[in-house]
Amino acid sequence: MLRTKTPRPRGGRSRRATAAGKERGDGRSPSGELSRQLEHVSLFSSLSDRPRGAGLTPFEELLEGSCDPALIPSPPPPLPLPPSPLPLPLQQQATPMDADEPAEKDCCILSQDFFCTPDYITPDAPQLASGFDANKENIPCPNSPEKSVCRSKRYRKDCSPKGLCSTDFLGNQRIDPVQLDGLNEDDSEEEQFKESNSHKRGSYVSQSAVALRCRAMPPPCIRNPYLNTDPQIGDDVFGWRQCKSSGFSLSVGDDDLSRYRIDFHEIEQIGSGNFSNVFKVLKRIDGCLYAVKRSIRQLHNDRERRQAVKEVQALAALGSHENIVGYFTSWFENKQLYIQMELCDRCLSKDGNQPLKCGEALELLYQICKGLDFIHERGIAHLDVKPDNIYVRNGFYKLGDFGCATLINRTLAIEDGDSRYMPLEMLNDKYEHLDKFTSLREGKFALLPGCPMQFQSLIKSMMDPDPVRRPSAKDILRQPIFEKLHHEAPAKK
Ligand SMILES: Nc1ncnc2c1ncn2[C@@H]1O[C@H](COP(=O)(O)OP(=O)(O)OP(=O)(O)O)[C@@H](O)[C@H]1O
Ligand SMILES: [Mg+2]
Repeated sequence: MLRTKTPRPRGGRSRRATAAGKERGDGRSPSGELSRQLEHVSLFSSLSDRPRGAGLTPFEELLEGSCDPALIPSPPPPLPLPPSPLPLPLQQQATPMDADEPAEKDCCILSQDFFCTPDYITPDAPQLASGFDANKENIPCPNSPEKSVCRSKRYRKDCSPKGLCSTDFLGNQRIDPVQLDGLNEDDSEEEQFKESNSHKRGSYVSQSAVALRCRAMPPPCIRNPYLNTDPQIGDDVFGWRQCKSSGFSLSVGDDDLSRYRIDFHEIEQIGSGNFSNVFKVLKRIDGCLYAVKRSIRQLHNDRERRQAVKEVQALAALGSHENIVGYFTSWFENKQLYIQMELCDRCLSKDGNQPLKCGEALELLYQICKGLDFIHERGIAHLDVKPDNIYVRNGFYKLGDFGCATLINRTLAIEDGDSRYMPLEMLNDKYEHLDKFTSLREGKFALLPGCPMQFQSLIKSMMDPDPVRRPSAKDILRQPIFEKLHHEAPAKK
């Protein structure tokens, strides 16, 4: 998800300003100043392309030493160059900006990006060209971005055709290979954009061109199926009609544009599931620890992305509850979904081999039922309750992993959760009781030593093969056994 920023109109150093620079400036207005600067810059390449003496302008003649300098308005001061952290070879590429240096044809083509203001081109990635090392917290302040003076979009000969400089941490923009095959109806807008560009520019298109285009055309909003959308918000806002792509494609995609790397310092991997790896991270801007969950597989088409994003839509629609893992934000990057969440201490399945004591088990059941009741009240069913998906933090048990969440009214597709914990009727595709606790389906379990019979029978009833008799989370919360837990009141209706 890109934070879009509307490009400034004329006068700002945006792409439009670059285009304006192609017009002849008179040197009196700011745009005239810029135009002259641009002419000054681009002259070298045009000079080197043209036969000598063929219709030179006075300015060109001045450079050639054959024109009266008095006829030429004094050149504007050179553009201030930011100090560049780039290693020598890249700085050398920047020398065409210096009129004292001989201009080499191959070094003269400056990317238009050079003329864009940093805040236009890199609001998400201020370190784009700063020689950024992902593993060190050496990122400059977002307000003081540094830009490379030369970012060629040309194919780099020193890259192997396959590698294509997958990530160039030296400051050059990445040049992405365009997938020419494998595009289909579902393929994203970004992929289609790349494809259309490939016809114009050979087989490669700059990532920043995609990013800029995406910023110029904000993505459509995505309707959250778990929420009742305000009827005042028209269908057109959600882009279903005019745009077959959902907008999920508008994502940063490379390490040099990595929101994950820029915003977070990864500390360690703390978990993994069938679909995701989870990392403990430090958020650079606020210094707090979070969990970031990243899908293992790349999600190549819109259908896969829509499916994956349902997890965050459910979390976002639910809002905050002490027994549900906190959700902060999410985005797509490199075709993977990232979810920033509250960091928990551990999950229940990693609680060591010590069986829970009876009081702890009661507390766990009570808290998870509170979380479940909260989500059921909002019309959502979790469908994957199991020890792996119950986390512990500061004495609170929290339900996480909403990857299988669906709507109780069955208007959304149902993805079965872990079959070890699914009730029999769901394995038989019967989904009438989605708000019932799904658990071990045999209904047989060993007695819990030291636990009151009341508790044992409650657990047994939760595993009743008949979903009608099986209690819901709300039913469980009403059980008198929980009154002994010193909770002020059972969960509110
Ligand atoms: N917020 C969190 N805080 C701490 N650990 C977490 C957090 N979220 C996930 N984990 C750890 O990462 C593991 C995998 O996370 P999660 O279950 O969300 O991934 P998944 O691929 O969707 O799993 P599944 O195979 O159950 O579908 C969890 O079992 C847990 O150990
Ligand atoms: Mg899980």
